[in-house]
Amino acid sequence: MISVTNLKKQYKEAVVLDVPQLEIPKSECFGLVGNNGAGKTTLFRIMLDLVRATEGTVTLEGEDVSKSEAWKGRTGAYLDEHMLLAYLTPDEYFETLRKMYQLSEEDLNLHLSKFTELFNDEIQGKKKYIRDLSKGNLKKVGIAAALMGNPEVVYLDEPFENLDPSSQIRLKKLILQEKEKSQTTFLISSHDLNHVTEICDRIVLLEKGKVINDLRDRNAMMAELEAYFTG
Ligand SMILES: Nc1ncnc2c1ncn2[C@@H]1O[C@H](COP(=O)(O)OP(=O)(O)OP(=O)(O)O)[C@@H](O)[C@H]1O
Repeated sequence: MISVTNLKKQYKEAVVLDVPQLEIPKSECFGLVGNNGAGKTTLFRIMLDLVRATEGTVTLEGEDVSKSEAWKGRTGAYLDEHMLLAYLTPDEYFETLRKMYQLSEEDLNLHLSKFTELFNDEIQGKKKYIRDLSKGNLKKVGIAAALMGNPEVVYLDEPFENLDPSSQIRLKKLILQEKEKSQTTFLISSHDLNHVTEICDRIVLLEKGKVINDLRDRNAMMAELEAYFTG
């Protein structure tokens, strides 16, 4: 379970995040939506201790993420390409992570085999550096890396952005399979209301740093979000 308590982030006078309480149970697929600048990435960055909160805490199974390191071994994330090693090829990158996570070659191959469809023969076995990949292919490498080592919790920021329609459909299938098979907790921010409502059990709507809706009824989610974004 992830718990957010009295969380605030302020840049000078501007409060960009103000979340008194948010609980994300284990194995939930949690969607986060909101207009540009609503605070989605800031929330994920604080949850991953990439940015320090001005006030408040985020805990994972009771562990304060800003005060301990153990949670990192159980967490995967892909927020943007800064998380990749651009001077490596995808194969070299996956091999580096394999060693870091102490996986066997067989484990790595088994993991990557889940991405065969998504990779569409453009990622592995090529001599292209990560820095030269298209935006969509960068995202595929990042997502495959985030899911390596069977993390309990996975954060994905805009996972569908820059993916072609076939890849978007394949990614949705993959996330649902992982959730089903491994009970992974997914936290997904997205501007794509169709995708996010299709795969998420719950959707939180952020506006100017505040949670203004917490939608759990899958049948009503889309209509509520459409009404909000149509404004
Ligand atoms: N380092 C920073 N210094 C000042 N303001 C910042 C900084 N980082 C983020 N912000 C501000 O915090 C607010 C929330 O930004 P954030 O990137 O979290 O929004 P978002 O919901 O992810 O937006 P988008 O949908 O455009 O990606 C914005 O007003 C942004 O300008």
